[in-house]
Amino acid sequence: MDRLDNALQQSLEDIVGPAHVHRDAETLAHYGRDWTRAIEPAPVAAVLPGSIGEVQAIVRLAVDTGLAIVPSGGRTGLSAGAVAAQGELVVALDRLDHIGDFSAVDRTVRCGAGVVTARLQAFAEEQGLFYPVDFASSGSSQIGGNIATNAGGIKVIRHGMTRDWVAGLKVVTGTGELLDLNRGLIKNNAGYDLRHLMIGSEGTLGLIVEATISLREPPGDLAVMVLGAPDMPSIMRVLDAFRGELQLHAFEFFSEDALARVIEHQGLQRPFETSCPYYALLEFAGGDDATLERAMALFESGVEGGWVLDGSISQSVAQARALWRLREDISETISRWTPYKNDISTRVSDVPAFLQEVESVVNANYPDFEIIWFGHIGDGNVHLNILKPDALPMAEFQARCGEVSRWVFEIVQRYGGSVSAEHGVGLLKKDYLLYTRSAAEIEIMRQIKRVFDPAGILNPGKIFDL
Ligand SMILES: O=C(O)CC[C@@H](O)C(=O)O
Ligand SMILES: [Zn+2]
Repeated sequence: MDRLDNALQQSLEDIVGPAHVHRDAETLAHYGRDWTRAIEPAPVAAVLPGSIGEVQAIVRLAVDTGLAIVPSGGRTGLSAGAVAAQGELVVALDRLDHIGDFSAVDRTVRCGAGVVTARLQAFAEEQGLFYPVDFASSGSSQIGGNIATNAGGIKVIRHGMTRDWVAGLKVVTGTGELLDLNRGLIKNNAGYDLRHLMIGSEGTLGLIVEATISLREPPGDLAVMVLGAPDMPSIMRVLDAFRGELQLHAFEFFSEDALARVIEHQGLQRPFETSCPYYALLEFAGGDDATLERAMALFESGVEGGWVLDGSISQSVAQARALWRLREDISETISRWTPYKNDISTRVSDVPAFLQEVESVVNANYPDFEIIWFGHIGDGNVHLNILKPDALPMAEFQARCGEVSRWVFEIVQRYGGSVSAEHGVGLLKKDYLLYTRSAAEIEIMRQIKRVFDPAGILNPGKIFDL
């Protein structure tokens, strides 16, 4: 459907009010896409419900009229999970942005789906607590979207993924029914945990409308170190050495090419003079002298052993932030080259061999492309980005990258890794799902989808085709 007929528009306006039904091109372009830029948005309309009841009414209307829905949060996703390219109705949860019902005893807070991650983090801090899931897009990503994609980020090595912090979930299914899942319980073995089925389902099983989020005590002082290394095995050696002696809160890596782009385009300082092929960014607990001495001793033994070339450690919160920007600003910095993205993972123990294979395939096949490596290496998750040369037409670039993608995914498959470590499948990865999930698994997923969304109206075509 490329036009919303008058009756349907009227019904939507009756549900959410005329001010919250949008049809103009600019608003549709805004709500119709996420951070993937490869697919043009073409939603039929965007609606912003103001209550859970309104979400239910929209879903029921969609069932009656056969209108497909794309649920929409902060739209910071990178797999086109929130792209409406087929005349769908975008249901943006921005207005469900209530936060409250804080329980100091349970250490939980109730959030509407539209609460922005940074606001939840600030709320937790005001209570003397901490919400530990963090990523570069915290300022615009929303809790509902984080849950729908089981967002990971930069603290997974210490605090896990979004899944680990969802104590309760309210979801509107594809029939318009409201499920109130787990209700903040710690222990609840009474049957299947549907909450976890919803987490990471990318809007294909239900619209997440509210969540009860667990908080924890603040981490205390953290120090940040950036170390330069001669090769990837040395980065893994750093991980091994530091993990054994310090409590790591983050272990990230990036290549010299990634650092060079960030420094050039964000106007940042190099962490130290020596230019190194790879860098590790470590964050660890403890600003006390004993911990810092231990870190320095590890650094020195790395230099003696040749697996560390140089390093820098934060002496203040401001310095720690500056070091973090070297890593956190990479994705945004390189977005201007419309990069081809891979978000792949394997078990941490397999990382050195896995990376060596991926690297040799990529180097052999992309000799003329600039490759930017970075990611959450402590979680076995690398982001492989390839920058489009300015002169190369987009279609040709995508075709060439798509070809090599298959070779990369064959390696992923051999290692039992994942073709999408944290960005989800959306539209971009669905052709590759079979490299990481068996045909039997995908068939079970299809059957589950039919149970929660019998009319097939929820984010159709995302993850797999029915
Ligand atoms: O742009 C990317 O490839 C990764 C984005 C994000 O997951 C990150 O780790 O910065
Ligand atoms: Zn990432």
